[in-house]
Amino acid sequence: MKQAKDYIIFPLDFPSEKEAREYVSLLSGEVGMFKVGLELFIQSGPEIVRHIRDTGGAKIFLDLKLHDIPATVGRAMKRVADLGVTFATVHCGESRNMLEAAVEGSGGNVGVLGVTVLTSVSDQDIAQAGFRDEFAADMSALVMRRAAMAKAAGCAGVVCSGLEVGQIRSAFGKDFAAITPGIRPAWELAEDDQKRVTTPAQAIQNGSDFLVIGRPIRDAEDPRTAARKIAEEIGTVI
Ligand SMILES: O=c1ccn([C@@H]2O[C@H](COP(=O)(O)O)[C@@H](O)[C@H]2O)c(=O)[nH]1
Repeated sequence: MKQAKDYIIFPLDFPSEKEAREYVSLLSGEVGMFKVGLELFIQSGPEIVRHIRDTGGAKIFLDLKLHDIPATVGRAMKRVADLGVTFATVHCGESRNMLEAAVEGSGGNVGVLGVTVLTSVSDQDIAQAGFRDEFAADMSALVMRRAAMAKAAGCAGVVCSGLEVGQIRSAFGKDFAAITPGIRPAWELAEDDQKRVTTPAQAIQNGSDFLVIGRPIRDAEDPRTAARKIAEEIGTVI
């Protein structure tokens, strides 16, 4: 049965493999999955993925947010599939073909997640980027359009904010995963680059399957205690 801690994905946003390994060993019993993103993958490459996989068998989310022509994305996803990760990301972008190529490249061995609209993007950013009409007035319309594209392409789910996850859940059902970054506990509401944020409890109540929570844990005085406090909050709503 899924426990409260299993909802937490901790991003290993570190500049060195040494620090990443330290946090893997510190938080292995406190979170459900580790996320490897661009910073660490550029520094350490697939080695860190193998390390996490082989020490304690923790699940891995490889968050490289691929975005390229379909042939290139499909080929890259084949290499990702060799790494034995649970989830990997591709931007939904503008083309369903790219998402289909990612799913095909995964060979069914990786859950391909479409990134709808980054949680650091605000309504104002969308308007400034030239989106008009329904998208500029309502970010969730763009998130839903992209989620529908990901679903049609055969993706396992999407990355979206906790504010849109209820709509995703209603439209696509419980078998389409919704992973939500932009999580800020009420006790850690520092202003930063995240624009569409929810608390852990709000995101779970809205229907999130997993919460990506980085800085509130990483930068806490005691990261393990912070992770436990978040798991406790999740435990009150599951
Ligand atoms: O829309 C997105 C997609 C990915 N992320 C990633 O999640 C973490 C969030 O870290 P915090 O420190 O909790 O802000 C980070 O690795 C991002 O690359 C996202 O934030 N939003």
